[in-house]
Amino acid sequence: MSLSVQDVSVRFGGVHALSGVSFDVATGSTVGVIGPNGAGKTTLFDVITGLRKPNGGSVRIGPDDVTAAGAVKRSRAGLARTFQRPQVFGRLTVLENVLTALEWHGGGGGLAADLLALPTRRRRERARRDLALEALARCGIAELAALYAAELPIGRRRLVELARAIVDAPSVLLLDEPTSGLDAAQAALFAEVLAGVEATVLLVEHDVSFVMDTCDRIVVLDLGRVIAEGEPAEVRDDPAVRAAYLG
Ligand SMILES: Nc1ncnc2c1ncn2[C@@H]1O[C@H](COP(=O)(O)OP(=O)(O)OP(=O)(O)O)[C@@H](O)[C@H]1O
Repeated sequence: MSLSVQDVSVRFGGVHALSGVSFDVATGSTVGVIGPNGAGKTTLFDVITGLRKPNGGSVRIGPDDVTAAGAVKRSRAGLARTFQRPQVFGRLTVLENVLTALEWHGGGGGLAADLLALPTRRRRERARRDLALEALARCGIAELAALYAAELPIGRRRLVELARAIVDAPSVLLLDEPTSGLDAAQAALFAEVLAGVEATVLLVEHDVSFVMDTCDRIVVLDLGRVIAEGEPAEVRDDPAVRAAYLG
């Protein structure tokens, strides 16, 4: 499913945090949003996740206009996200963390089945567990399934969060500063795992070289406007981008 941002504007009093921002993320592609401090990256992310209503413009997931939709509706439309500081449940195991993302599917059969542990429920439980284990395997952390998430270093916690985000096969995955707090080796491992993710991906990131290496296309924001968009090499050689970064 594609993600489309059309003419989005956000004002904070007199500050134009975003002005007429438009771009598309084609189905299955990975797009990175970069820009200097204050460019509007966080505000854009908040608009796409539904934390902030824009003053104008729209956000679409495939054919669905989700501009006015809350987080639950967006998630039903196939949107999943990760956070700048990985949000994992420290007192749950890695496997349990991923299972929580499938809770809303329910065990099947309702309360009576819960009480009686009917075969359908057991079958569904097994299916959910298999899905969770498969997501862990795709993130290269299957061997950590039984560990408590609190015991893990940040690079691993981020992979647990990624597994939770992809377990329900989202059509659009949003990553908020995925390399934040990671060292070079952890970031490289994350990039490797991300390359195997099938969803349409939009990531907002400070680390320009990570974005250059992992994204098919890059959107550059400066002072709330898109100043460049294109493939990594085009963007890298763009004089406006150099000027924005060099100030
Ligand atoms: N809640 C707010 N109230 C007032 N102004 C805000 C608010 N949030 C953001 N801004 C302003 O909007 C502009 C864009 O900020 P935003 O945080 O989206 O940029 P950013 O690219 O994420 O920056 P950074 O890289 O520093 O995180 C900035 O001028 C910022 O000061």
